This record gives sequence, structure tokens and C-alpha cells, in this order.
Amino acid sequence: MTVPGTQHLNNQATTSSWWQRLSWTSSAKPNTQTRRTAPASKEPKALTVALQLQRGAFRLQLNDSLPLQGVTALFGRSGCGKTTLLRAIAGLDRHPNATVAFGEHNWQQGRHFVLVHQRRIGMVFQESSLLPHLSVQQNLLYGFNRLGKDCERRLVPEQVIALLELEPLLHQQPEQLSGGQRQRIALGRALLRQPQLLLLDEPLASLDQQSRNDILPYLQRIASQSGIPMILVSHQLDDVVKLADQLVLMQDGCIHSQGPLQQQLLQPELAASGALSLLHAKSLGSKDHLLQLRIGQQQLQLPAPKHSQPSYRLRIQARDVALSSKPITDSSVSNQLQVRITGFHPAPHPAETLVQLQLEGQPLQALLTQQSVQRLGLQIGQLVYAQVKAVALD
Ligand SMILES: Nc1ncnc2c1ncn2[C@@H]1O[C@H](COP(=O)(O)OP(=O)(O)OP(=O)(O)O)[C@@H](O)[C@H]1O
Repeated sequence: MTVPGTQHLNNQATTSSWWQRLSWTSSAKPNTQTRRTAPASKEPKALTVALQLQRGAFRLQLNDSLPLQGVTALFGRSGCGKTTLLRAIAGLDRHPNATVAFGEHNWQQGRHFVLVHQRRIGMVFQESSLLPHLSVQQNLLYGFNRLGKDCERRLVPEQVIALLELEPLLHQQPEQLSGGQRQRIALGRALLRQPQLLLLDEPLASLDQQSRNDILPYLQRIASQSGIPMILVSHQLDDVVKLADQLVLMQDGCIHSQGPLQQQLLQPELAASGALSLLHAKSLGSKDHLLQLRIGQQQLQLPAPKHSQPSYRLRIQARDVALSSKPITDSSVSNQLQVRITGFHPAPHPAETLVQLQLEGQPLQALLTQQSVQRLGLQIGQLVYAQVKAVALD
């Protein structure tokens, strides 16, 4: 299919060839179910931000470097400064004495200031800002057709339309679309601006749960296949865990901590949002509708999903993990894993404790009552058995 307005591009762009160009490092069509982060050969680009500002009682104080690869979630309580930081990175706000650099691109320093449309970024906000008088197709191509002559077009409309499955919507008007569909168009439009960085500010916040579930796989696809680093601002820890590779935790106008998501989930500050763990597991295949998974030397089984993958991310709520000092044989919980206790952290409720565990080198958390911890005599270094009651698969 050729989209009007793109005839000057390579009209030979076929579905099979764009897959190859979309995943820069792969010469074969990627498995859409397989999660991959940015191409391994590409060094992460560091985003450097130095910014101080005072707004009434709110003070933002940043002097940080964030290595961006895959999806970096910016997470923190309402009012901690996430949007302010994102807007400064985008160049939507110009703060005096700020420094913003993305890799070799110096976007702001002293009197030097690169305007927002010259920054090669794609942005998607909570409410998609589609132009109401233009069709979906015209909205998609709006930025693409205005790219400078010397701008390399690594993503062409055919690719983006296929990636986000927009073909049936092309001739509709924005008012005829659901919130989730509008956000898909906004994502497509952002990608067609040929961004080197995608900034997503609560892109799912205005959607109901069904629409969130519908659009998440598209975000996962963009993350795994495009290689474009993304910064995602989200209030929902669950969404962050489904999408992010890195997590930057903001608190009171500062960056409290940053690092790989799996480790960052252990930060006690996140426990208030519902402590959970992320485990990486390899598939051993399915039998009797049960997916067999391996984590190191240990195995667990779950109802098999529709589509199989070679590896999975498992989300486990800390409250869905029980501990026993000996293996339990007469329980309906079939997933039992040997783990070692590495620490105890206070939980949001004073009667509870977060028990930190190591499972084959990966961190796992269990939320127990203090009474249970004492009754079982649990101690750091002890080998115990974790019964996992529920697991979500990504
Ligand atoms: N235009 C403005 N004028 C004055 N104060 C502002 C303005 N915009 C934001 N603020 C204040 O700056 C602080 C940080 O706001 P910001 O929107 O960056 O926080 P946030 O972490 O993104 O919050 P949320 O998660 O609720 O969107 C808040 O205290 C907010 O009230």
C-alpha cells in the first residue's frame, strides 16, 4: 500500500523489507512476541540534565545523567516534578541556566537553546492532540511531510501503519475514534517524525482498563522493535513493570535513585504502590495446556498463554508469595521455589514486613505479617521455600 504524500519515498518499501529496516540490527523478521531492548551494539545515549527551579514551595534540583536504552520509566508521587523534567527535556519550557544534552546533541546550555521542533523527539501526552479537521492519515503524515530534506527517513508510513495496525482507521476522522485508537495515531505520528528519543507523558492515563490493555502491546512492540529510547512517565507501577527496562524514581524535585527495573522494584519507596517483583524466565514449552518455565535450576508452571515465546517476564505481587521453612507437599499451590532470605524491610502497614529473597540470582519479595516472620523464626541467610500463588506473564 502506498500512502498519499509519500510517493517521493522508496515505493518498493514492502512489508518484508520494512521489518528488516525497523529492527536495525536484525536481518530476519523478528518474533513480535519476543521482547528485545534497544540494539545491543548501540551504546546507550546518556541524557544529561542540570536544572534548578523554584515554584512556590516546590523546588526542582537536578544534576543527573540518565543512560537511556529501551524504556526508562520516570516514576514518583504526584507533584514530584516528572512533567516539569519531561517538558525541559523536550524544550517546551525554557528555564534559565539549565543544561540539557542528549548524547552528542547539546540542546540547551547558557544562551544556546535548540527549539522543540529541532530536537528530533517524538512526544505523546495524556490527551492526544490530533488535529480535528484532518483525517487519521493526514494526522499521521502531518509531521512526516514537513521533515527537512536532509532528515533521514528510517521509518516510513507503511512501517508505522503496519506496526500499530492503523490501516482500518486511515480514512476516519479523530472524533470517530476511541481514546485508545487516538493514542495509537498519536504514537504513529510521533514515530513518523523520525525521533531519536520518544517522550511519553502518561499516555495511558485517560484510558479505561480495556483500552490500556489494548494499547500496551503496541507500546511493547515499539519498545522492542524500534530501538528508539523512550522516557515514559506513568502513575501506574503495573504499566511501568510491563514496559520499562530502567526506572528513575523521583522524589520532591530530585532523582532519588535510578537503575535496572528489577533492582529498582526493591526500593522501599515503591512499596506504597504495591510491592512486586519482576523475574526473567525461559520457556521449556507447554504440556497439557501448562507452560513450563525455568529460572536457573528451578521450574514453575502456569496456564499456557495463547502465543508462546522463548522467554517471559513474570510479575509477582509480594502479597502473593508465602514462605515456609520446609517444602510443603499438601498444598494446592503448585509453584514452590527454594530461595534465600537477604533482608527485611518495613512495609506500608506496621503489622507487615517485606522479606527480600534471592531466587537463582534474581530478587523476589514476599509480604508477610511480622507475626509470621517471628513464628517461623526467619533470618537473613536462611534457605526457605516460596509458594507463589499468582503470576502475571508478559
Ligand atoms: N505552570 C505552573 N505554575 C506553577 N506551578 C506549577 C506549574 N506547573 C507545575 N507546577 C508545580 O510544580 C510541581 C511539579 O509539577 P509536575 O507537573 O512536574 O509534577 P508531576 O510529578 O508531573 O505530577 P503529576 O504526576 O501529578 O502529573 C507541582 O508542585 C506543581 O504544582
